[in-house]
Amino acid sequence: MTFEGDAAPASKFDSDLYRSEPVSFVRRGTRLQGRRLSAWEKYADQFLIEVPRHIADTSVSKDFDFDDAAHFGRTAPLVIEVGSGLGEAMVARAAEEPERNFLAVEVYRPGLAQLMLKAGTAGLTNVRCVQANAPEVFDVLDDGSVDEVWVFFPDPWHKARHNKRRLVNDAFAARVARVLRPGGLWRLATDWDEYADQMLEVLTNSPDFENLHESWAPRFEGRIVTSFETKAHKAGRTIHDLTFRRVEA
Ligand SMILES: C[S@@+](CC[C@H](N)C(=O)[O-])C[C@H]1O[C@@H](n2cnc3c(N)ncnc32)[C@H](O)[C@@H]1O
Repeated sequence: MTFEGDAAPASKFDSDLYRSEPVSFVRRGTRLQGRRLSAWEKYADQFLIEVPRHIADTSVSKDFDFDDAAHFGRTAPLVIEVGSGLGEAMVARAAEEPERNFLAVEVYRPGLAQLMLKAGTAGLTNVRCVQANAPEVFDVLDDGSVDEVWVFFPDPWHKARHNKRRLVNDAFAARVARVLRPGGLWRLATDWDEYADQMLEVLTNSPDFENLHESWAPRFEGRIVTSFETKAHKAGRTIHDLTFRRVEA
């Protein structure tokens, strides 16, 4: 999986549609082939949560009632990973923590197919995924209904004119704050120094969060080395982790 930080939005359709709030992703290939196509056909009923759309195929209708007990078939602490990529981190952690529910939010269809293939092969029952724009998913979650949120290696949008497309900003922090239970954790990681600074600033300035560390967090042991991180290491980039806790309202 590659990401070109210089890439412009894939289509005028996307940028028109989300004019009021730029989306943090580019539309990449949605076609499934081979093992990923078979995985989708085999596992979508088990793992994929279908959501009603309002306009685009990555949107979520505002009146959708996300009922995690119904989707997972049980009530358990919920971990959400935004931009789960190929699902490496989520599947690994879900296997180690069967007592928690794990929801992957990702727009990249082949990535979700790969996640379902891994989760299905491992026989996991505590994983679900949704193909949708993360801020819109957060908007249909109940207040305080989430135990932990992960954002690992969000698209960097490193050109100044694209910075506004970054996922982690004040508006997204407010969304995370609303859905996280008091004491719940928001874990982040990035290989882009300047985005790391932005994350630290956004969360430090938010009255809803407190940093568990002086500034950068030690590497989260649940964050396994993904293929994406391996590329960052090869390119000589430093990885910054952050862990913030939702304070009592
Ligand atoms: C650079 S990749 C990192 C993937 C993975 N977290 C990892 O560490 O390997 C960022 C991912 O975030 C997804 N993404 C970006 N913005 C998103 C959004 N608003 N909603 C859902 N997924 C998003 C992209 O499709 C992409 O797969």
